[in-house]
Amino acid sequence: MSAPRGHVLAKAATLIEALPWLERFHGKTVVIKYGGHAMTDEALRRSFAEDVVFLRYAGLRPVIVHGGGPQINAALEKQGIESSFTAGLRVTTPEAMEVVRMVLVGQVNRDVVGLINRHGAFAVGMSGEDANLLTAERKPAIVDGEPVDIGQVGEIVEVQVGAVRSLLDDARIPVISSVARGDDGEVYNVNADTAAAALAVALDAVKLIVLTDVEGLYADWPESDEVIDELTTDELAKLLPDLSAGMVPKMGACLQAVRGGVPQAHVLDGRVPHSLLLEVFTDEGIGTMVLPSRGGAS
Ligand SMILES: Nc1ncnc2c1ncn2[C@@H]1O[C@H](COP(=O)(O)OP(=O)(O)O)[C@@H](O)[C@H]1O
Ligand SMILES: CC(=O)N[C@@H](CCC(=O)OP(=O)(O)O)C(=O)O
Repeated sequence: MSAPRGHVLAKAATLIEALPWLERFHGKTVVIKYGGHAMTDEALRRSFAEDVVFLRYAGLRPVIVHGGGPQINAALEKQGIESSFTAGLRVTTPEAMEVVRMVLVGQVNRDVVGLINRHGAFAVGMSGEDANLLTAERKPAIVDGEPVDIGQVGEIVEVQVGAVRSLLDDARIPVISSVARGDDGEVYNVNADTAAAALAVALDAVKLIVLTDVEGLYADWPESDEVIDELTTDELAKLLPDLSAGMVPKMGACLQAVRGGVPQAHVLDGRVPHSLLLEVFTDEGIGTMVLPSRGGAS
């Protein structure tokens, strides 16, 4: 018998590299935030779905929380509704809220469910309103230390994960829109990064993974594209006030998740095919990883 060729051995090496990670993450819940900017290219959308289904077959319990900022912008523009952001959050009038809900729950959620279910009957879509999954209260934005009213934007005050756990126990992949109910009868627009963090904490996830359209957190954006590989929650808390708008909810979510007990949070480049698999199953350090500061989960 001839010796196996180099490329065959390299394939075996790649597969076996995944073993420690398979052992570590088997049966564990991973919350993946799929950002609106990461879902624009069809080939990347397909590779995202493949990765999620791969995770599921590998024995993890993936939960998807999707965004849809660019898709909401397009729908608002089409309807001639003006839209602006304050501190990274959409100023949400009642008129805009109707569009946000329609786009997130009726359009983007359906698209992500359909994408995953090309591989089998896995994905089940939910709005945060379903089974009282997410309850929110009206939240002002903080600008220069002062609260500013930004309409129907919610801060999550309660998470009831029963329905999500049932789906996971049934081997499904929950796909969740970041729209929340309020005890006051209102519907709230919640930033999807924030919703993902709250769910990761409530589900005792081993990881929060945020897929976006940059390589990670840039140290000195927009001056340089040097990515911060790793930082602690204390370091992140110091950086947070100086970050520019788009990154504020994202890094705030990573901080909230890790301070809430999630062992690690990652910001990954959704434009890199299979970045999810690379992050979970290989030794490659990609994107930015947030870890607890020494001396406890904070
Ligand atoms: N320090 C930073 N590091 C990386 N990206 C940054 C930074 N500050 C601002 N950004 C911007 O934030 C954007 C990502 O946020 P956002 O547009 O909300 O993405 P998503 O739709 O994935 O949630 C990046 O495309 C980049 O333009
Ligand atoms: C309050 C708030 O800003 N909500 C977001 C919800 C969608 C979202 O977060 O989408 P991305 O992750 O693609 O940015 C919005 O209206 O755009």
